[in-house]
Formats: sequence, structure tokens, C-alpha cells
Amino acid sequence: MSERPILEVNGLTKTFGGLTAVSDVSLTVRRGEILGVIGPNGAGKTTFFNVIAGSMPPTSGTVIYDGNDCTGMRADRMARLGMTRTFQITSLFPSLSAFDNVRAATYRTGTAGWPAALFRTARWRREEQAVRESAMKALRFVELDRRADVLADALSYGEQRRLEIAIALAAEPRLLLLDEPAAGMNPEEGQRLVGMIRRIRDEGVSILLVEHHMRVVMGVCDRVVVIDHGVKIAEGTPREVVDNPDVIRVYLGREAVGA
Ligand SMILES: Nc1ncnc2c1ncn2[C@@H]1O[C@H](COP(=O)(O)OP(=O)(O)OP(=O)(O)O)[C@@H](O)[C@H]1O
Repeated sequence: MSERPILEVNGLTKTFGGLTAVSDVSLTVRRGEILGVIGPNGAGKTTFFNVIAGSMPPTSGTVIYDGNDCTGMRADRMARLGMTRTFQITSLFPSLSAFDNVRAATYRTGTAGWPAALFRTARWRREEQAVRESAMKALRFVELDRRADVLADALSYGEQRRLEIAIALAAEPRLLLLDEPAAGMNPEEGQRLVGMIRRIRDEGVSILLVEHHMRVVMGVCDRVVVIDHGVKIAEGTPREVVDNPDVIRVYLGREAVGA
């Protein structure tokens, strides 16, 4: 019997008043897979992502993570189960260093509590050491370890986007949800991002990547789902999707497929 997918989204629908932003979309992310979700502007990608990530409840449908029904579950609970997300709009603390931004996120997973921190017990020191190591590991992954002491505010835009990924990685997820990580990046930064996403997967993390940039999606994804007007119109390998007449039609005149 084949292994159960790490994520199963079944018949997801989200309406805003009279507008159906996502209509009956289903997909699976297999273990160790990078699955891309693409679509033109306003297709419903962000809404779809936010519903899966627990930022808003669906109108109908279910989200099953590793066999658990996580539909409508809050993001912090999902993180404890092993599913973390990044944000399209930066959510960093600008006056903290890159390292402290990651460390602040990992503290939430600590269990020793404030009395232990106050008295600096052995358990607290062990946890503190583990938190520091895990934060540095996450920064190394996104090639920001040498910028660990730089204030988030002073990082370049591309570096800030990578720091977002480090924050999500520091919780040691088994499924990482990436929300348009290449937005605003130049082609060189986009290529660097592709290498990073591959390395994260090679560590055993499955990835759902919602992205507008075709080049990034085609370069890194094992399979791709295409959404248009809230409806899934195609699914397959990057090659299959690029050759799909419906996909070509949707993108024609907006962005050359595979460009
Ligand atoms: N909170 C909201 N209230 C009402 N309508 C919304 C809301 N969020 C999104 N929409 C609408 O839902 C549709 C899908 O939007 P969404 O942002 O999910 O698309 P997208 O594919 O992420 O677009 P982009 O690539 O431009 O970010 C759009 O018509 C949008 O105007």
C-alpha cells in the first residue's frame, strides 16, 4: 500500500459574500514532494494558502495533515504538529537581529516555562542551547548565518524573505508552506531560492509552494497544480502543465509559460 500523503486537501471552497475565491479544490502533497500551486493574478492562490495554513476557515472542505483533520486549526497548533508557513508580507521584528528574529520564533516551542528561565535552571540552559543551535541551523540553511547579528531592518529585501523561511524552518516542520517566496526577488535571487528550497526538501521536509513566478515553480516543483478563477484547471509535472492547452490559454498575453 502506498504511503499516506503528508497533506490532503479535499473539496476546499472559500466564499467572500457573493464571490467564490476558491471553488472545490482538492490536492495532495506526497511525503518528500515539492508541490507548486500557480495561477494568474486574483486566481485564488493566497486565499487557498491562507485557508490551508489556518489563517481563515474554509466555507467547506477539509484539510488533513498527516492523517489529522486540521481544518480551521490555528497556525500555532499546526506548527506544534509539524506544519509551518511563511508570510507574503514580511512579519519580522525590524529592530531585532536576524538571529533574534529566529530565536523569538523558536521560544514558543520551549517547555521549561518562565520560572525556569528566571532561575536559569539546568533544564532551561539545555533548552536555551537547543534553541540557539536550531536557530543557527535554520540561518545556515538560508545562507544568512554570516548575517546573524544584522538587524532585520538592515537586511536586503531578498535576505528578509530568506529570514522568513528560516523562522518557519526553526520550528523543524515536516511540511513547509511557502507563500510566494520569490515575490519581489530579482532573477538571481530567484535562482538562489530554488537551490534553497531543494536543500530543505533534501532534509526530508515536504513543501507546498504557492508562487506567481513560473520560472521558480518550473525549476523546483515535482508536480504543479494550476488554479484559475478559484478552480483547479490542471495538475501534473511541470512539463505536462506547460504543455496543457488550458494553462497556455490562461497565461497567454499575461506571462509566457515557462519563461
Ligand atoms: N478578504 C477578502 N474579501 C473579499 N474578497 C477577497 C478577499 N480576499 C481575496 N478576495 C478576492 O478573492 C479573489 C482571489 O484573491 P487571491 O488574493 O486569493 O488571489 P491570488 O491568486 O493570490 O492573487 P495574487 O497573485 O494577485 O496575489 C480575488 O477576486 C480577490 O479580490
